[in-house]
Amino acid sequence: MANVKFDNITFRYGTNTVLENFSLEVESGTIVCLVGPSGCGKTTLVRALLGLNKPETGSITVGDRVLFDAKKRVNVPAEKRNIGIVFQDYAVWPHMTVLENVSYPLKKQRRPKDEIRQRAMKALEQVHMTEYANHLPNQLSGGQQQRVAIARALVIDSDLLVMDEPITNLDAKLREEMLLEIRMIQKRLNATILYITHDQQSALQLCDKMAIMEQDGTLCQYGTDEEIILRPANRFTFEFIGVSNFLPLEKEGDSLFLNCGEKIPYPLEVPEEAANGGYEIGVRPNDIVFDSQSPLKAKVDSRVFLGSEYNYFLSLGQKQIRVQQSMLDARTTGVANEGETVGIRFLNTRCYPAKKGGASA
Ligand SMILES: Nc1ncnc2c1ncn2[C@@H]1O[C@H](COP(=O)(O)OP(=O)(O)OP(=O)(O)O)[C@@H](O)[C@H]1O
Repeated sequence: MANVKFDNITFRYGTNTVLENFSLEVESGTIVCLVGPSGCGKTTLVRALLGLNKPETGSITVGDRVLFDAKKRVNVPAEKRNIGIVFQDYAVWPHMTVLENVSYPLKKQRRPKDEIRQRAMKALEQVHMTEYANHLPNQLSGGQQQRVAIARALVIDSDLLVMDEPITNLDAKLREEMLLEIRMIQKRLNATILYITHDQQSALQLCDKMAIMEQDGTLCQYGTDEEIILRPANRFTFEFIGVSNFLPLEKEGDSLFLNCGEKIPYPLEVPEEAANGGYEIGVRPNDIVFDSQSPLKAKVDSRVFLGSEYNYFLSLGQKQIRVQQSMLDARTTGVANEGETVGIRFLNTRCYPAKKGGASA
């Protein structure tokens, strides 16, 4: 399959600028999740890729095919773009057999009967579903239905698969199953998949890389999930991906303190720019560890066992913070009990200028 390149795309609905000089390249044979809050412009970008809307500026190429180029006045019609789509509201049709479902796009193209059957069977083979060719969708598991939807997207020999929130309406177990299915098919076919979601958890499970869009339609970070979690480009990424605690950092005299309803001396070094306060300390729940030697003390409000970790709410002064403790840590340092006062230590802290209106936990 092919790589995808968006170059300097600008798109407006009337006076509402949704995308401005947006650029992104998806490497061939990878799954890239485009993640961002509702309304940031994900669907608008995908519609431009599919040829369903026309940007004002920029170009879109898939492999060596230019699908759109504003300057050169290239705009390949949607039906000729050769992009397979799996949408949330584009599920398999219940009244058609698996083979009929997969054959449908070719029937619409009025291909000869023999060719349709042969290509549909090949697409079913690619997703390991040939033996179900004559089944109806309600005789299949959710994961198998998803494979049929993917086969239907593959049957047109697509250069690229676009999946727009394909699993949003499903229950948690089925979602997990489908993400595995998608990953396995992608690996087997070395497919290029652009996967659109506002669910950062599925993005983390699925992708090779994530493209994080901010509310205003800008691309704020593009990288592997590890890069994004461990080295977030800015506060937006830090806050949007994963769970975070924020604590206001202020200065009085020569000392820095956390303003948590009461002034709690801050024991760690801070970057130079934060040395005068007016910042917030960001720390992930799994980067807070129990340490009886630490001068930072908090009270345990609640503890919940989640199967593979403990989840705590602690009061640090008047502020509630969240802490996650792995089973390994629980075995080595022991669990903390409700009502107990514990020492806590922050690892991997970040400092961001305080938001107007104060910090959030
Ligand atoms: N047909 C339209 N006419 C006018 N404005 C629109 C239209 N479609 C979307 N918008 C606006 O464009 C912006 C981007 O919308 P878009 O659907 O691309 O966001 P999204 O990131 O896909 O959101 P979601 O995750 O909720 O699907 C929003 O402000 C939206 O209100």
